[in-house]
Amino acid sequence: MSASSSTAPPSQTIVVKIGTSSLTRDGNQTALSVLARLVETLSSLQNQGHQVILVSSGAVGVGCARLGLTERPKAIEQKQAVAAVGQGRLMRIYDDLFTVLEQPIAQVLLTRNDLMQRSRYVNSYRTFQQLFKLNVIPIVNENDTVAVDELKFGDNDTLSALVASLVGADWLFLLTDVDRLYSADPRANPEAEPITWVQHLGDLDIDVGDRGSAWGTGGMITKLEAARIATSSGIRMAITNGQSPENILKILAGEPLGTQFAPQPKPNNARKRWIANGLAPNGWLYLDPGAVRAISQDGKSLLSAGITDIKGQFQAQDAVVLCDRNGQELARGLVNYNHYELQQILGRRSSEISMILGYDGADTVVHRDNLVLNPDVAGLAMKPLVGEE
Ligand SMILES: Nc1ncnc2c1ncn2[C@@H]1O[C@H](COP(=O)(O)OP(=O)(O)O)[C@@H](O)[C@H]1O
Ligand SMILES: N[C@@H](CCC(=O)OP(=O)(O)O)C(=O)O
Repeated sequence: MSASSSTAPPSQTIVVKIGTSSLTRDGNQTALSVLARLVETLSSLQNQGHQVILVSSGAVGVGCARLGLTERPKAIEQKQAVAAVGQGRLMRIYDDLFTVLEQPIAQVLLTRNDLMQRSRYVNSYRTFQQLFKLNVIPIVNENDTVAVDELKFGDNDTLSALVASLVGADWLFLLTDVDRLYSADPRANPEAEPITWVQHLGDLDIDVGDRGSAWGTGGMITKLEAARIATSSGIRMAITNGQSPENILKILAGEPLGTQFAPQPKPNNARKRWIANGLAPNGWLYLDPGAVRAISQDGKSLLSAGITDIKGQFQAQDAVVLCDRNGQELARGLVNYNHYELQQILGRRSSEISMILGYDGADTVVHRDNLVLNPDVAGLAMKPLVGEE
């Protein structure tokens, strides 16, 4: 090979999320050596020319340590107050460690609303791009202190996948307190089988229990939801042990460590990724087989004639989920009618709409430009659809 044909890997965008269970020991002592190795790993990725984002939990855990609380608070206002104590201390630890390596960092605190509103979403995207240009590593957390229940990500696994989708990342790494995904919770079931590669989320048949460790939020359920968001945005994902952050470098070099998830074909533009993942759906539209075929095979828009039922309360331009008759999720999109209007025109031809409503409306209920097909229909079905019997 000639000297000019470089074998250096091209610059990639890499999002790394670390959970409370890896950042703290017994929930309240900061795991300094883990943090130091994480900081070294991320700085070395940055020095190799990659664009790096860290999504770090730990505000509540570090806040508890500072206040001498031995249990994670349950009441929302207590959690918000404790997070306000912990977030500053967490950033101080990161800044001290990154400063040793002369790596500048930034704090980015987000709420769900920031990614739901298109203008804020685009602004967040621009801020990340500027930070990359300045060679800064952004450190992201949920803005716990202000997030109200209905506008919470709730867990940083989902947040990290949405951030990865926002910036069009190549990789999402979830660092946690187990070395990989198993067929069942390895703490409860020592016979659980390790899983190293997931080609299609829908093929997974595993037991994830209903919670994580005492200090974590969401356990494996939210990590699989993150995998759904990330892989459907064309991002490759890995779950690996937070005790060995340097495994990130080995995985990037091709070692089969942790559990790795294959990326699916990604929506071809950022706006479609926003429709698929940034928005929280307010409605569910149930389609007849003809409409299912039209949107999933023929690339057509959704017309009122193909809708058999609707659920939820939504306004025009809200995000809705398109399902088949069994509630299987097929696509997400922006709807052109509110739920009251749609209730009157469902099952009817487009040419009848103006007569029924008394005014001219759009010919389509969801235009194909505002519709994103689910690349792994079976995978999405893991998440129960709100509003379904
Ligand atoms: N099938 C499974 N495979 C691996 N871990 C599982 C599984 N089901 C549940 N878990 C639990 O998920 C926990 C990790 O989730 P969590 O505590 O929320 O971590 P983090 O703080 O890193 O987000 C593990 O400690 C493990 O007990
Ligand atoms: N925003 C919260 C983290 C919530 C969360 O998802 O925690 P974890 O399951 O430990 O990643 C905090 O900083 O404590």
